[in-house]
Amino acid sequence: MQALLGIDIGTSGCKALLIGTDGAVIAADTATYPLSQPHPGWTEQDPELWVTGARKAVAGALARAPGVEILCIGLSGQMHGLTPLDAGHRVLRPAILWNDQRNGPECAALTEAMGGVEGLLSLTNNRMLVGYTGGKILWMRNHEPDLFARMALMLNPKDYLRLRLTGEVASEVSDASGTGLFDVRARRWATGLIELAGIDPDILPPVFESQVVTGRVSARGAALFGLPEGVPVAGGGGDSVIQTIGSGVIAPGELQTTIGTAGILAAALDAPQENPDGRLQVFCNVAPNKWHCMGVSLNAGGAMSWFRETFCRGADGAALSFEAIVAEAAASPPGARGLLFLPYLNGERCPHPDTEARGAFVGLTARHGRGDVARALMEGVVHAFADMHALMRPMGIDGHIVKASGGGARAPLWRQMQADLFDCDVVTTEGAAEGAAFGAALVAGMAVGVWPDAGAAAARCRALTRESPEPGAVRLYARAHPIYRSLYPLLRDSFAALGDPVLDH
Ligand SMILES: Nc1ncnc2c1ncn2[C@@H]1O[C@H](COP(=O)(O)OP(=O)(O)O)[C@@H](O)[C@H]1O
Ligand SMILES: O=C(CO)[C@@H](O)[C@H](O)COP(=O)(O)O
Repeated sequence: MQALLGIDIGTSGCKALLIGTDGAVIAADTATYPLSQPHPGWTEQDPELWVTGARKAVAGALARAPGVEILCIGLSGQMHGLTPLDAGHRVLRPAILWNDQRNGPECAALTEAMGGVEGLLSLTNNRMLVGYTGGKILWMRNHEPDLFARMALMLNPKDYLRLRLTGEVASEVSDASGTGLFDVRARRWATGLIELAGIDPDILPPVFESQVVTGRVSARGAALFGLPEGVPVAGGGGDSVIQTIGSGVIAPGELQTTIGTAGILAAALDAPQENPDGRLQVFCNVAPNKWHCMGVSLNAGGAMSWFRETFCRGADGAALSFEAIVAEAAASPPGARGLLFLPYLNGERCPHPDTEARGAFVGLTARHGRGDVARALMEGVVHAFADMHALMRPMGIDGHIVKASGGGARAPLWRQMQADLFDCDVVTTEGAAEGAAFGAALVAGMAVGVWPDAGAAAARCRALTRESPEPGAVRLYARAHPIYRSLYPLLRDSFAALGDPVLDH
């Protein structure tokens, strides 16, 4: 049987997914790996974890699909991560990830040097948000000058996997957008900005459109990953962009959400719409001549995982399953008995670009139990989606339907909350829980002509589940959401004050 392979280097693990030329899922597997936090606000991963994770996940998927002929491989991965390499392509330090908060001062200095946010928006249609790769490069220059002097190349996570798989140095337009150094309107490096920032353009990889074949599995890659030598590898895309096509969203009029480690609200654009103040991200889409708008909240599934590991252990010390926690949450009524959660556990990006923001449960009473707290946590993630949606609406970005993806889309309760807060149907498509890997497999199919264009590829996404709004919950959330939105402005200064090292050490 002929198949397309999507490999996604997620934050919590690597997913490998095989689909047929009809778009149906043949097999999938996941291999998890940890994230390290060597200092408060820092998040890092050893790129070798991605390679080991990909080896395991690919082997697992292939074992479930004996005899498949892989026509093409598509790559996806967590965006923005800085993987610095020396001239021999050796990794210089652990990768600095998308949710790392260390480079606020570098982003602020660059923004000032560019004449403020407007200056950056004019060059790239994005501001230099703390998560983006550009600020991480400048942090290395300021804080690790010896390593920085040896940096000959920087790659985002999926492009590091490409290097190990094919030996080729390449990126594509969606991940390049997430460096903050890319002219998203013209789909090429923003050379003026790169020069003004004092970054050597030679450390940046060549950039292709996402559906272009950038190389083939090398003999070394074949031995390492257990894949046939010579299979073409497509550009692919950053996870938060490629999972949009992976849910079948390629044209304006539909919204897409992802509950992975991060929480993403996204839409496809027909043009590089102006990005009013850069709190949203307007990036190149994986489809040629299409763009992508998204808001990214840093803690969605990540908040759920934190809650599970910290507060949900059984008598044997083992963490409860996500299903068990969601069942407890489902026993609490919508609104969690007047309890709200701000999910800013590791700072926030959108709609509040604030490295000092902190999480908060507001409205706790002695009546609340763990199920109420779990429900409030899940609702907080969805309130954050609606908060980002408020930034998109004035840009004319809206939808009559939400397509949900990511690990959190496995939970019917989390989908129902979205239906009730957005007051529209929420659909999941086949492969939604591995949406980025599915999108990568679709793009691989575009690369070798299985589908003539992105529209035909997106049409392969088949709806599996549908949740419709429940009027009582819609009314309740319509009352609760303005209270949620009022809390961050009230607490912002307190969050910053609590970061005082005398208090938090
Ligand atoms: N059955 C489930 N119910 C609720 N949440 C889940 C479930 N399974 C996974 N998750 C959530 O999904 C997250 C992982 O999603 P995933 O899309 O794999 O993330 P990433 O791409 O960041 O690695 C976990 O952090 C967890 O919170
Ligand atoms: O920062 C972003 C996108 O701008 C994140 O979405 C990362 O790309 C990580 O994604 P997940 O691992 O949570 O899927």
